[in-house]
Amino acid sequence: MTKVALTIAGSDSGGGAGIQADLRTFAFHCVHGVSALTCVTAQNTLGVSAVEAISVAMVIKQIEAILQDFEINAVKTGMLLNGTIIEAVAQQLKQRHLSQLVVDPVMVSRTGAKLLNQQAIDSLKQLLIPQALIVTPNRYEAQLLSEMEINTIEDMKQAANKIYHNLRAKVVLVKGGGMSGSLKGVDVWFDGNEYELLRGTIVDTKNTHGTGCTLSAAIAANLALEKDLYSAVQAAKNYVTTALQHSLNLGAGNGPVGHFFPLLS
Ligand SMILES: Nc1ncnc2c1ncn2[C@@H]1O[C@H](COP(=O)(O)OP(=O)(O)OP(=O)(O)O)[C@@H](O)[C@H]1O
Ligand SMILES: Cc1ncc(CO)c(N)n1
Repeated sequence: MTKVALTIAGSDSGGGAGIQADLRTFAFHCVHGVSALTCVTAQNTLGVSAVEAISVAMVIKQIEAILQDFEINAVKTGMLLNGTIIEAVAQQLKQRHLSQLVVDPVMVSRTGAKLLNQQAIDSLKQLLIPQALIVTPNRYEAQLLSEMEINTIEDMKQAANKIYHNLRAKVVLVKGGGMSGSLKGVDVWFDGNEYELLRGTIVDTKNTHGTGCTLSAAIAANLALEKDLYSAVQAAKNYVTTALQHSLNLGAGNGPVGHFFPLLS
């Protein structure tokens, strides 16, 4: 039986991140992707030049239409833009008991651009992250969520511990794409008992746009395929590393990671 994964996220007009990356990642896992769009960004490899929200009523309608008709095997959330949308999404997910939930707390891009307004951060912390099976902040998001600076692996572990205890996600994965030197690409997993370091091969490329979306979508796809959470994260990490190794040198800025590798050999 074909598995179905839902992404609740924003559109990236440049096609590297957001809903475009999520649907592409689902497809390359042979998982059918369904989507609820939260906002539209005018964006390319150089950055985001404009953002417009989808109305909350329309976000809810999309989720309702999907849930009325499909059995959903896993869900990921990405860019949610504002507190009203976050509240509506959190309420929908809670009502429907969608527990295979990956929350990518998109707040700050790796280039430092703010992707979520301040008021929304509280809703994300209070309403959405506590429902997550796993939350996947990047370095800057982890700093915001843990209220501490992150420069070392020990800091990543401490931040994961704080986020776990304060926000009650079942697993916290602090991503290392924003770290420097040999720490780039090392992710820290904390499940309340154990810390695990996921060390990918460091890929020397500027074309890293969409790594975070691709990782969380690949975790959701692997959960939909009935992998346990740790195996899903390991498989997703391998997928992102390979996508970085095949990243596309498009645009003048940070080009997108490449998903076509299964078709290239
Ligand atoms: N140059 C790299 N080499 C190897 N792995 C990397 C590299 N850059 C990022 N990663 C990995 O990509 C995944 C996404 O992490 P990252 O910190 O880049 O997320 P993000 O900032 O949310 O991404 P985005 O750029 O989409 O906002 C993590 O597993 C991270 O370790
Ligand atoms: C739409 C969208 N979602 C997520 C990100 C984070 O990479 C982005 N740049 N754009």
